[in-house]
Amino acid sequence: MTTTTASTTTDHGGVAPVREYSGPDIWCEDLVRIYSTEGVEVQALQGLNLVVDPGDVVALVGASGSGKSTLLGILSGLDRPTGGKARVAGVDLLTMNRAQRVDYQRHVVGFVWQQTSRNLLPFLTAADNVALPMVISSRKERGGRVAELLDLLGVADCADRRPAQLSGGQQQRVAIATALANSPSVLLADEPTGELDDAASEQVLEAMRSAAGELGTTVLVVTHDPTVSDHVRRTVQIRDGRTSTEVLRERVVGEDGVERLVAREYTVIDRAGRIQLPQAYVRELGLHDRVRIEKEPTHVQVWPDDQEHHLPANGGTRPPTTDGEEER
Ligand SMILES: Nc1ncnc2c1ncn2[C@@H]1O[C@H](COP(=O)(O)OP(=O)(O)OP(=O)(O)O)[C@@H](O)[C@H]1O
Repeated sequence: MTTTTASTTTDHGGVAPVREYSGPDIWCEDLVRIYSTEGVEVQALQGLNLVVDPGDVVALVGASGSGKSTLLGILSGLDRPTGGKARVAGVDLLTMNRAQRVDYQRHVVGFVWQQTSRNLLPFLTAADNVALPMVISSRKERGGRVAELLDLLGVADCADRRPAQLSGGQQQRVAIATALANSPSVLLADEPTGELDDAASEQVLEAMRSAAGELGTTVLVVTHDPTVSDHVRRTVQIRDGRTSTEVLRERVVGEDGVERLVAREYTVIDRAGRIQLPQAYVRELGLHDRVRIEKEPTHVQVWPDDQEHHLPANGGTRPPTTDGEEER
């Protein structure tokens, strides 16, 4: 197992994780998690695939019960998958022993929870909360790092206050600083703005994005908050325990020389070639039971089963019937 315990100084002066492995920071393949309670089985993850590259900031969205928290529980090392493969920063989550798990949670991943009270110790000041993970890891030169992180999250003026003396947004920003204290490769956040109003959510998300960018930390944030999407390059939708669609945002300069933010939606395709069509398309086109597909030079068309009345507007060929013969 490879762990990340070293660190390096960034331009900003902050300490960034040193990656002693190559490849993605989060890698899940066919991940399955089945809960069994009183003889009833719930398949919370049903063959989930996810790859997140180092330094990427990704929002994970999805309906209640779709499996978001289950995935985060596994990635944080608190829970074990029933099947499949999962690696974070090169660490195999399925083969970790107890000691390795403790090391993993101290150095490889940092977490921020929704409940502000769960993230910070109430009797310590903000500065002491941020210092605590470094004390536990016997890390030296803590003072400078604490000040740097609080500054990076925009809460330097809160250093000497206890959590009860901070607003909810300030508490979450101190919580992010605490989660980043030991220079984890990956920051996991479960609904970090769930208890905040819009303005505070905005500030927390922006602070998290910029701090992670400065430090080179990979971020996976689970959220119901639609404004989160404005702060991340990539949004992954999870449906029925699988990643289904993704939205990628990038800045593109148009022919008029004006820079625009372009969002493109993608559907995830797994190794077996399976895709999940967006529910709105399925509904609107009345797709059910089976569909016909037709390969074009650059793309694939999907047709409802009954195509008699829906020949392509461009006069293209009718898709083949299921036995491969052209209809006359
Ligand atoms: N400990 C558990 N025991 C049994 N079933 C569970 C357990 N934890 C989660 N589940 C079930 O697994 C499925 C996925 O739950 P999960 O909490 O991961 O969803 P979620 O997307 O995070 O939902 P929410 O947005 O409401 O937090 C649900 O059907 C849930 O009822």
